[in-house]
Amino acid sequence: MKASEHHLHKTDSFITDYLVATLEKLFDPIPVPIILVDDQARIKMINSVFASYLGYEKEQLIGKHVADVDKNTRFPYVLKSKKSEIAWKHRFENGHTAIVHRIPVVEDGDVKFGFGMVLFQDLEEFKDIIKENKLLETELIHIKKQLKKLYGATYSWETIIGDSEKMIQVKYMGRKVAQTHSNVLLLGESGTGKELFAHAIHNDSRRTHHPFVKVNCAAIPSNLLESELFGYAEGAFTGARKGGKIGKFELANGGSIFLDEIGDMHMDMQVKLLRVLQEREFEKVGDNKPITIDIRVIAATNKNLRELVNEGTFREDLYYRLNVMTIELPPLRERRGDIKDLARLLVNKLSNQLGKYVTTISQETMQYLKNYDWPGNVRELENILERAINLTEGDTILPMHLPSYITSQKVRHVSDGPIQALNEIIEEAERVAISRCLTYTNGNKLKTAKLLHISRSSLYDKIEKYDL
Ligand SMILES: Nc1ncnc2c1ncn2[C@@H]1O[C@H](COP(=O)(O)OP(=O)(O)OP(=O)(O)O)[C@@H](O)[C@H]1O
Repeated sequence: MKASEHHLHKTDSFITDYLVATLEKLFDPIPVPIILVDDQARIKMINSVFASYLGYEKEQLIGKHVADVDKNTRFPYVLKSKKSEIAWKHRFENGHTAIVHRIPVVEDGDVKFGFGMVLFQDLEEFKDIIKENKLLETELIHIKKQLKKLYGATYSWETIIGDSEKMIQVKYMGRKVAQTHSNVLLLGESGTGKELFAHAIHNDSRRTHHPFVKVNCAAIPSNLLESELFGYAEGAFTGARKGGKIGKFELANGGSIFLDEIGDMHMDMQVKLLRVLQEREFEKVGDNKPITIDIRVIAATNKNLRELVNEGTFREDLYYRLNVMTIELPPLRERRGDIKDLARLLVNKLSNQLGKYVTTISQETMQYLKNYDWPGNVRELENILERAINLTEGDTILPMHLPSYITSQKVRHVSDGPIQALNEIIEEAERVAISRCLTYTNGNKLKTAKLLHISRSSLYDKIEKYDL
């Protein structure tokens, strides 16, 4: 047995006079109300702030039972239950309402003493703090969202919809590429999700906590693109901002820069971009101090860069610099299996945004959507659905809510397109024929099978095969 324990047992009291004197010295100057009671809930120590809060001199309180000072006290109960009460609201007998802690100190199963403190002496003070905290929290969330919008990547692999084989393959490539340090080139028709991929690659890379900055090379006039990308020094040209301007490359330092529509970049700028890619440094317009950056370039275009190189409008050296890790996003008509999920999720998202309660796409409507060729890809699908949601009166999108060029589609003449393998032509014709018939019979499979002169089981196989 240690000497101190021996001393405690000998005096038969855990809170010795010596301890009380020491604690009093310690707690009295602290401007937070603190109290110590013995195992019988008699006050052993109370600091001056607490005593005056209760309306007494502290000498008047020592030795008194807590219930004689404040009849609302829960200390006797806490000592009995041996359970702490943390941040409880308490109304003192004198009318003060506060937030308090009541803590029984237990050793070897026995309560030795009770410790109490008043956290907020008046509830309004507590409410104000909570309110302020809540406000700060909301403000923080808002600012974080704005920041993410400005310099962040908002999409990840999970938000990119598509389970078709083609999408699984490109997402797999995207994940792999994200882990490397290389620049990335995203190819694909307009609206296939190149920007989404750029976001997801950045988010999934080690640069995720650094900025993601987007530049649309086609939207900025070529004479302004240089200062947009590299920034300019003070006095670089007439009308230049005081203090100069920071460029997108510098803003994205440590992170990724997404150069959209790279195929539209002017030849002069292509040379400058090539230098940044090779040397990782550049100068601001009107300044000759080199700025070194650590950045990953994710470039995208819906143009055929190889063709542009052949035509002489895109530099071959830049093309090879960019074309290291290339991902080609498939058009929607080559992954019709994704249309159903995409349409459903987009309707969900859009009806929330538009404040409309549209939840369903009728089977017939879905057939039309699956049958259409979508030259504008997912962006076109999104626009068509937004239009349909606005036109819908009830909760279901019907064929009448689609533009007529979608509902009046004719079977495409395969001879119109490029030469294809015969089995592909036959499959396409079969898919379109079944889809049209399902639309005609309003999804009735028995009728469809009869009209097409095939067995029901064969129809089911083909519906599954073509994901109709
Ligand atoms: N797989 C997908 N899942 C969910 N939404 C998608 C998907 N692909 C595209 N979208 C949506 O379609 C729209 C167009 O996508 P995005 O801007 O990424 O296409 P893009 O290929 O960059 O087009 P552009 O070449 O015209 O710039 C966006 O609103 C995007 O949210």
